[in-house]
Amino acid sequence: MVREGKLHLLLTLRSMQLRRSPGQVCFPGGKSEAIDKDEIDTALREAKEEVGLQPEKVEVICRLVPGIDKMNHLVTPVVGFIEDTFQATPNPDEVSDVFVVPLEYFVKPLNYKTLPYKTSTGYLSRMHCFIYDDHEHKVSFKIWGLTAHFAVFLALVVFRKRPTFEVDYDLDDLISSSEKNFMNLYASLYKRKKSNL
Ligand SMILES: CCCCCCCC(=O)SCCNC(=O)CCNC(=O)[C@H](O)C(C)(C)COP(=O)(O)OP(=O)(O)OC[C@H]1O[C@@H](n2cnc3c(N)ncnc32)[C@H](O)[C@@H]1OP(=O)(O)O
Repeated sequence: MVREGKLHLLLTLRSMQLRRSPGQVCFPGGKSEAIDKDEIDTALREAKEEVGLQPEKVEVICRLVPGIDKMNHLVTPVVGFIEDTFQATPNPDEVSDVFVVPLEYFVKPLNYKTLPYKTSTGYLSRMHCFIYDDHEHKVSFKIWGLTAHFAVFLALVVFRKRPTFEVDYDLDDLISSSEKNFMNLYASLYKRKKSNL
């Protein structure tokens, strides 16, 4: 959404009651169901369930290169515009808070660190970790892991400028290098699956 002339990302804080990743920050989303035509359908259905966003209020822009979560689920980000008048109605079973962060924060953060990330198959990568202080609501959010991975990639695609921290992409060839990273990660998981058969 555009707020005060700047692009912002809408994020959620997962409920502490959830079995997976309680209390972590993520985008509205979830597992696909048989009724979903594609990933866009899944994203819109989940956003409605989790934060009360009506699908017709979303202008879908694109899908991004998928990521893989720590349970080895394939996660496809769907990017869409929403109006800044949107008032979230969080489903308390799944979401304990909804907040927005300027997209630019994911290339020019005030509080950032990088952590090494090694998958169960030994694939080595880096994990971004941002602390975002929401001064208006006097609360801080830790945005890391897969969520941060997607937010950084989108910010790089949109702003096309060098971030203030290291990234695993060729900035002159962002899309190809992100596809290459994904394929390497995917291949490392697939190899292990095959050897376990
Ligand atoms: C290099 C990049 C670094 C990558 C680091 C990876 C490690 C980390 O992310 S560290 C943690 C920081 N936290 C995050 O970033 C949050 C990441 N998680 C998410 O975004 C969400 O959990 C997300 C989108 C994957 C799934 O959403 P969620 O709301 O959990 O989905 P939901 O529909 O409720 O899931 C229901 C079930 O389906 C499963 N499921 C969810 N997505 C999938 C999928 N794509 N395929 C198969 N199963 C799935 C869930 O595990 C859950 O299973 P169970 O009921 O057994 O617990």
